[in-house]
Amino acid sequence: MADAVAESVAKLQLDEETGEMVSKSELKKRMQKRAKKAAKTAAAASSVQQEKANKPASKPAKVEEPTLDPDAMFKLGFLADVYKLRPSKDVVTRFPPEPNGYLHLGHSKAIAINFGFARYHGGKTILRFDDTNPDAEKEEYFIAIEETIRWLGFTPSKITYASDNYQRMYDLAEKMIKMEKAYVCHCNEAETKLQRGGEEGSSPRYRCEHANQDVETNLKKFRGMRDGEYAPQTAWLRMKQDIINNPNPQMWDIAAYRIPKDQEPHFRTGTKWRVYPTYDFAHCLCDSFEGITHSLCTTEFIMSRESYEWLNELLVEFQPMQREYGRLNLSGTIMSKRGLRSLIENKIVRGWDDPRLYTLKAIRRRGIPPGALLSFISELGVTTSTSVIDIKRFEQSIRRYLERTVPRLMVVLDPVPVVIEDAEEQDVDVPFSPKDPSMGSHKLRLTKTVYIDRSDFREVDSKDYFRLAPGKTVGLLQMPYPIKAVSFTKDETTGAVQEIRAVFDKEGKRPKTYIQWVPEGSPTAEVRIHARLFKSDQPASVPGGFMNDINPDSETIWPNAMIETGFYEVKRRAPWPEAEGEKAGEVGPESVRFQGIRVAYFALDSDSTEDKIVLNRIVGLKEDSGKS
Ligand SMILES: Nc1ncnc2c1ncn2[C@@H]1O[C@H](COP(=O)(O)OP(=O)(O)OP(=O)(O)O)[C@@H](O)[C@H]1O
Ligand SMILES: NC(=O)CC[C@H](N)C(=O)O
Repeated sequence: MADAVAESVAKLQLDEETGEMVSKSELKKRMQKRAKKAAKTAAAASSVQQEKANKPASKPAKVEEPTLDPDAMFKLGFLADVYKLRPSKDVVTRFPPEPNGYLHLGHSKAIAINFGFARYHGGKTILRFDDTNPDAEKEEYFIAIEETIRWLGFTPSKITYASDNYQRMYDLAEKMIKMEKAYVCHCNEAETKLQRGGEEGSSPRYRCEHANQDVETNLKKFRGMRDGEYAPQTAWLRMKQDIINNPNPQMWDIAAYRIPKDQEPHFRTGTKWRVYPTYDFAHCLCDSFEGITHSLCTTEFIMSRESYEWLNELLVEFQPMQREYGRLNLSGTIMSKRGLRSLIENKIVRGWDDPRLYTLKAIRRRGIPPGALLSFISELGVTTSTSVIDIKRFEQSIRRYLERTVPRLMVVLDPVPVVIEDAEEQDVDVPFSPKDPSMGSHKLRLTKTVYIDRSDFREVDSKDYFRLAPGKTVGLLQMPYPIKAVSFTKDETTGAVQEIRAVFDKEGKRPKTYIQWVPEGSPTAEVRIHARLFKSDQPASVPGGFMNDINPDSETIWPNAMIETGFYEVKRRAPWPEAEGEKAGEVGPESVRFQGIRVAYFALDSDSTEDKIVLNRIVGLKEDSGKS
């Protein structure tokens, strides 16, 4: 019997509009009815509109989307063209984060591009920490960044630090001075701005008198900077480029070395250095030292390409090639480090890994599989345009991935007991997936008392309602027969339904709807359902800033949810799905993922303990209406 039950249940489909599990024919009927209704509404409008309205309504409920070739972005388009420009046999790329905060969703694109490009061409990728600003860098960020890259399934061929090269870079700076291509300047910000054409950029550009200092003076001053003879920000080394004639501001005698304001000890070099190279000086040189063939970065560095090439040609032999791709931004949230920090400090969220944020730590804790993230990036493709993606599109992509890869279980958020008076207890074997037998199965005990969700029962029936109500029949997933409610009791003080009594409806017609349930004795869980943290699509543009745009209902907690014991088998067999970055032994609680039938996709939260299950909703089964 269990097989027959499983088979019939396997055929049930989710009605995305009502959240009900119904048979294929029932779903078809409903779709047709809705199509007719939509057509009628459209008919009331103009005939042109009618034609449009008919089309989407008559489409089937679900369209199977083709799986994308994960290497597509390297085979065609921008990245294929970049390779053609320099078809090296030994590709070497680098991912160069500043260790001044946690990585966010945008960085997963940079990681996928840099590591993926090298992997596709049989090369290697270096993880280089761009640690040239000790005032902002912390050890915890170095550790978290490396962990995130490994979680995404990539292995750096080497881990390097810009700071490994401080001496070498310092020596090259002296060489530059000797070549009369750098000078120590004492101008402040306002003076420098004037030299660069003033506020509007419209007055003639000029060089300050420091540019005329001789080599000896510059060397003496630069060594003085190194030896602490100058207070922070009173002297800086400038490249002698082409401030007068070159229209590119990156060539207007930009900074090569500076004395940082706070003089914080460096995480790796301590107090050894008082002067630090700028990004513009360090990045291109480190790329050359490490033999980077393709230095891939985002389009805000397009102008920097000229100074990158100018400096490398001047000072070093090996010439890497820089090319720029479009950033990935997400609308409806914020990703800037300062913004995230203020959300945490103001206790709007629990921390950097709060599942409502889009740091990669948070995305991980929320349960989004690394493979889903990479497949999302791959779907977007890579061009030179910035992609501003809506959260809904992101979630849709994650949902599609989970649909294919995680097991199914029954979860009840707000349980209410139903006593099935004529039930006999027995065990059935239930498959984890209706489509993929390789996911295996688990035992489910059919008990006399079961728990269903409070929202699946109505005290008063109505014609357009298909779940449980007095005298009404509903299917319980996996149960041999549908049940019919016969009576119910209510709590005298709260008025809430306390217990429902039912009997098997063995003679009646096949029920229109099936609902989920859990057996008596099932473990309880705290379920956290998160909705968007911000109300608008552009929180940063809201008058007064994003703090005025916080959605007060971004978290709903169901403290007494129940889950069937198959959960323990799902937990034992995690990660779901099995993926490179989550190999056994390296898995966290978030790799325990499943679909709560009719409810949502869930993952185990890191607040869970041996005695307490805490679940996060990864994404809903259908598009979020915006409500929690
Ligand atoms: N939104 C994004 N989309 C794609 N790539 C990004 C994005 N943000 C950063 N990157 C890339 O990731 C790499 C490492 O980034 P790094 O931490 O230095 O960036 P950042 O620009 O300081 O990031 P943040 O947005 O946190 O300020 C760089 O090559 C950078 O261009
Ligand atoms: N060239 C790059 O990729 C830039 C990396 C650098 N850490 C930055 O964002 O400032």
